[in-house]
Amino acid sequence: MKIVGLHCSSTDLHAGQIALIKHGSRLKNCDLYFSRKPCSTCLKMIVNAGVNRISYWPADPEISLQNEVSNPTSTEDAKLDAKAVERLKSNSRARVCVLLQPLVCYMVQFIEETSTKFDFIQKIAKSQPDCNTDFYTACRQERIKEYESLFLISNEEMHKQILMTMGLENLCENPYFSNLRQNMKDLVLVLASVAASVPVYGYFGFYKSGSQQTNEADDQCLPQDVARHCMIQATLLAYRTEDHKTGVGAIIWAEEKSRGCDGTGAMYFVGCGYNAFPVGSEYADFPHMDDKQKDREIRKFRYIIHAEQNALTFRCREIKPDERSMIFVTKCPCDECVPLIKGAGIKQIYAGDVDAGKKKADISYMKFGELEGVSKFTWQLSPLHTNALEFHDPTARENGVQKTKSLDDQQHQSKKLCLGHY
Ligand SMILES: Nc1ccn([C@H]2C[C@H](O)[C@@H](COP(=O)(O)OP(=O)(O)OP(=O)(O)O)O2)c(=O)n1
Repeated sequence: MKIVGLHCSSTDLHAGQIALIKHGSRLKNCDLYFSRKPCSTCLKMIVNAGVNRISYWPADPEISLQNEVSNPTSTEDAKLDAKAVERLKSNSRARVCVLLQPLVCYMVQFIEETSTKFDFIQKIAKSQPDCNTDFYTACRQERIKEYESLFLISNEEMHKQILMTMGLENLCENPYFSNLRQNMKDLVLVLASVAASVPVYGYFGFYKSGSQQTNEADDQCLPQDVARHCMIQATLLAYRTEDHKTGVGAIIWAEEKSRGCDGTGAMYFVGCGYNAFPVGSEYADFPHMDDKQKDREIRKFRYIIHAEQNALTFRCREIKPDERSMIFVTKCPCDECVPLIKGAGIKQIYAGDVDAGKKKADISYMKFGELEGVSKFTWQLSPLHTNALEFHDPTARENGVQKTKSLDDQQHQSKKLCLGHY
């Protein structure tokens, strides 16, 4: 499986339309994942492109349908659209479905336990000797609240009504209804726990590391919320690792010269990966031991493909020399990967640096510090605030500068559904 794009709706277009514009008939046989059931305008084009499966989150109907829920006598158009969606669904070879399999039972606990091991939490904990990782629990609670209000519908009756408008009557009866809600809650919990591992905390963020010279444009750090968002994507990937001990995720994005039609602005997805044994290998094909094992022959290091290596290998777009491309890695790039990242023409690295400068028997992290020609942004306390540990309202700032919302953002925001108040 390979991810070929990540898109979101813009002021003019729905996410499905953007996916079509960006990939055209390359969408053939692809699986598409939507945060809400697509409308007929998107669906007809996607079906026409020959996609394999369309999965959607069962809580967020189209805006027109949502109006219908609160005002059943409303628009004829909404009803027509819902019918058209059903017709397109039944007449196409693509499966249109709610994809929400139950998570394996230890998943939530596993993620909670391992999230604190990522560099981002470790770095904060180390910077404040009296502080334990309890701040992680607080950050996680905050994310849970935020994500619950974004993705869940607290009122069961309202949820049932929404499911009915979406044509999912069969999920309104118990035990299907309560199972569905439980599965949705579990997934939200997992997402919140992962997101909290790159926390909004004080003045911690991604800031330039070292005094290396690169060109001015490449030295510009992304806004902190964007950088954190991309790192959370990388962290999600890290949980897919095949290395029992250390999961690492990497994701590559690039920026076009001008703003595109995508809700991601000029940013576009290039590739992603996590550390794993070569594609196609079976569980016991390769050794899994680490440096502590005396016999070097049975250690994992010569076999495992690093997160960055997989992201580079399975990228779906070229890395263009005249564009600002950036890789987000949950751990410091090692000596094997640093020359690969530079050689591929990537302009910026966002990473943790807890292991930077470490030399182990089979893997070392010595080259990252000396790397020239690629801008490095590592997770640290803002240099502007190193001496002043102020922890009030960090979200209102990016790179220490007060953030203002663009008009476009405000308009787009008002287009988004907010079901949290139900
Ligand atoms: N930027 C990086 C760094 C590492 N890895 C992967 C390769 C190995 O699967 C694992 C190695 O991680 P560690 O250096 O932490 O080694 P250990 O897993 O042995 O842990 P430690 O030595 O910290 O006990 O991470 C990766 O994909 N990308």
